[in-house]
Amino acid sequence: MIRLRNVTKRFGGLLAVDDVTLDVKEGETLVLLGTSGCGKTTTLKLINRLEELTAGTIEVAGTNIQQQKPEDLRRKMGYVIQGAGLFPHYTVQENIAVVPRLLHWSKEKIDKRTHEVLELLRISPQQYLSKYPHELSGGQQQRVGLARALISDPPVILMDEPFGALDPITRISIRREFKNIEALRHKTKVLVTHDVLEAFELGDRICLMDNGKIQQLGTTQELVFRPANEFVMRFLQDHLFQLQLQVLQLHQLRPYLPAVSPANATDAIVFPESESVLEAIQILTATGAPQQSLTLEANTETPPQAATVADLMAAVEQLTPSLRA
Ligand SMILES: Nc1ncnc2c1ncn2[C@@H]1O[C@H](COP(=O)(O)OP(=O)(O)OP(=O)(O)O)[C@@H](O)[C@H]1O
Repeated sequence: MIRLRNVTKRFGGLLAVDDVTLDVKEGETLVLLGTSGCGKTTTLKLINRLEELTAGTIEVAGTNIQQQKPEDLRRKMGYVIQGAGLFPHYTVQENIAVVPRLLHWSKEKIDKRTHEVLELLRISPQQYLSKYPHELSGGQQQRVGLARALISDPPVILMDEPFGALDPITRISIRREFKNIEALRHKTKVLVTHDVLEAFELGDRICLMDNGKIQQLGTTQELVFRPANEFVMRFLQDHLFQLQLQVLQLHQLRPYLPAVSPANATDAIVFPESESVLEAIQILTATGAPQQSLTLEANTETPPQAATVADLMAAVEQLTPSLRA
């Protein structure tokens, strides 16, 4: 969907993006992760031509972006930035309608689509449409920013620290909501963050950068279990154990878990097999009963299986050597 080939950006003598080659696949979330100043934001802005390339090429949906007018290109891409970037003197309704007006939509079409998008994001249109940004909480502003990016239903969404201005608690809950928004699920998303846990929660693949260069580009499991170099190891080390549990899904532990005994099958919490191991452990731990077991739902080949927190941890230990190989 998006192809970057040998992309380079210089600001005077500074090489901000250094020979970056990557593909963003249709429907995936690619996270650009890295320390401050490593070139994440510049890479994102090159995609919608808020910055212009020094060298290299970028294609979006098969067309070289240099062959399109920046305004035309940007209309096909939602752009969500830290602090939502809402116009302070526009109401929520006016903020959301900026792009549709540029596209010369009729008033009826703008109203209909505004209501649809706000409902998708669980913002009450009656309550919020006439409010100004300063009358909203940070989380509400962020949702309005997302509504503005989604209104014209663009196939690509670019996000630069979209949750960066929120307090840690709101940030976690908005992130959860964000993952479950159906309207976003099939869009191609590029997200910039410096927050490791956020990157691994939201990304299908992660592009870890340093000094304008890609240090590793891979799935979350590849980065955690097969770091490409010292830099990647050092970058992840503070969170490594949590990340390992977060990127593993329950079905990967099947070979190491006991089958469920019919006597225990009724009172245990049933988990889907795509659930993250970390999430399962957190929920089990929250029950306060150390012996509480979960039931992992059956699939076509395997009967239901049972596990306590201790069983899950033992299974993770048995599984991980094969992931590192
Ligand atoms: N318009 C500009 N003019 C000159 N230098 C710039 C410009 N924009 C970015 N830079 C420099 O390019 C480098 C990369 O910046 P960029 O904003 O892409 O980093 P980043 O990884 O997104 O960092 P952060 O997380 O702090 O936003 C930095 O050294 C920055 O100072």
